[in-house]
Amino acid sequence: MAEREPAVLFEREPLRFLDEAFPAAGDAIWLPQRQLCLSDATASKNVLANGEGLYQDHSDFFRTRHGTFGPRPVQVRISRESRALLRTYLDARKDALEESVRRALVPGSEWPDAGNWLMYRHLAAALLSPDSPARLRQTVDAIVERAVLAGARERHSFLSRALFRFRVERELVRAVEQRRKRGTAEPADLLDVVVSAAGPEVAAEELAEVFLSFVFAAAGSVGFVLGWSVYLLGTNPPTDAEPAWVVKEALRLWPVAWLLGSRPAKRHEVAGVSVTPEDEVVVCPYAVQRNPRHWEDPSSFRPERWASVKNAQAFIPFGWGPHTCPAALLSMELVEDVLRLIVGGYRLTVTPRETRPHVTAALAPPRFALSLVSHRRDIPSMERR
Ligand code: HEM
Repeated sequence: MAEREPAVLFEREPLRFLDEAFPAAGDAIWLPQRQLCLSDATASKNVLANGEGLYQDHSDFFRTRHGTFGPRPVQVRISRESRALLRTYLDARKDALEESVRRALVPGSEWPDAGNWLMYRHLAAALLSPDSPARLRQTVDAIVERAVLAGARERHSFLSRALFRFRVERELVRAVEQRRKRGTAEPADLLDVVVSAAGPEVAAEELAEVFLSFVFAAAGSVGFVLGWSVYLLGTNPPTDAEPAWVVKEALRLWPVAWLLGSRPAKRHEVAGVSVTPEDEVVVCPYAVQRNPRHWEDPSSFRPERWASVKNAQAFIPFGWGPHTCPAALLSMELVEDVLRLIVGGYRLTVTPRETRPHVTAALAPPRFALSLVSHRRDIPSMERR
């Protein structure tokens, strides 16, 4: 058999490439385009913590087409205020979650899209308060449909995507300008959080992109974690594991944010390899969380392992250090609450439609259909008839 070209294999099947390359290579492997990819937990956390200032400050969340949105105190303010707003919002809507779940679980629902829509619809009024213009809310619905759902981008031509991007930017910039004019005492939604944190010198285009990061996080990241949790429950032997363990095990095996890149500020060594400012050092939560030096039986779905793991040292699905996701805890709790409602009420059957995950900037589960047989007489089953 001809030898495979690593660059080609990584681009075609990145996860398979990592699964095959790491056992032979140790803690670090070079990817195409001068990216050094890490699977060691300590080295990875050192990079993300950046305690010695060996890397340029980075944040995937605040990266926009215009560069990194900043300065850092504004990022920090947005992170804190967004977490506080979401916490208050979710607490106030705790009782509405059951209805959101029931609405999403139509018979034979198609996933992971159903999980994205469930999370998006439950969080939509935190992204944009209900008194926002209908047209703006429809634009954000269209963003989820055309840019967040797994495989969404491939369903549209290059030209159609470019036109859509143009329309979205125009609509969001107009919304930012309107909010600026109106002014906000207390943020009513995440758009207010973004607009009120930055001064008038910051371009509306940049604020629009930061707001988009919230749409991707709420509908995409949270929805995919739910999708993975349901998929893993439905494709493994039945388990009595706590929903919290299932969510953590899903995040361990399939971290939605699977590559976190940092640019070295100067030449130094990481995991025994010399890197320069021309390289990129990429922390790979997927590889760290499947590293057999850190985890027993790392590729198996074993949610019960979390009964005894108290402070996992090699668990970084929300990053590490100063840029750790501010919504980590509340996102996990939200997915747990949804799972509890699904598993508590129904026996679930997953019918896979595909065998491979969707690997882009986010890691999404393969498509599957979900059938639910009710445990209770008063709740109808959700099977396709
Ligand atoms: C399960 C869902 C989520 C996952 C897996 C996730 C993952 C991450 C990761 C890995 C980072 C660090 C990125 C880096 O180091 O460059 C991050 C940062 C961030 N996330 Fe999340 N996230 C999720 C949900 C959310 C939600 C719902 C929000 C909305 C409040 C949010 C807001 C942020 C913000 C503001 C940052 C930037 C923090 C900073 O740079 O200081 N995330 N997220």
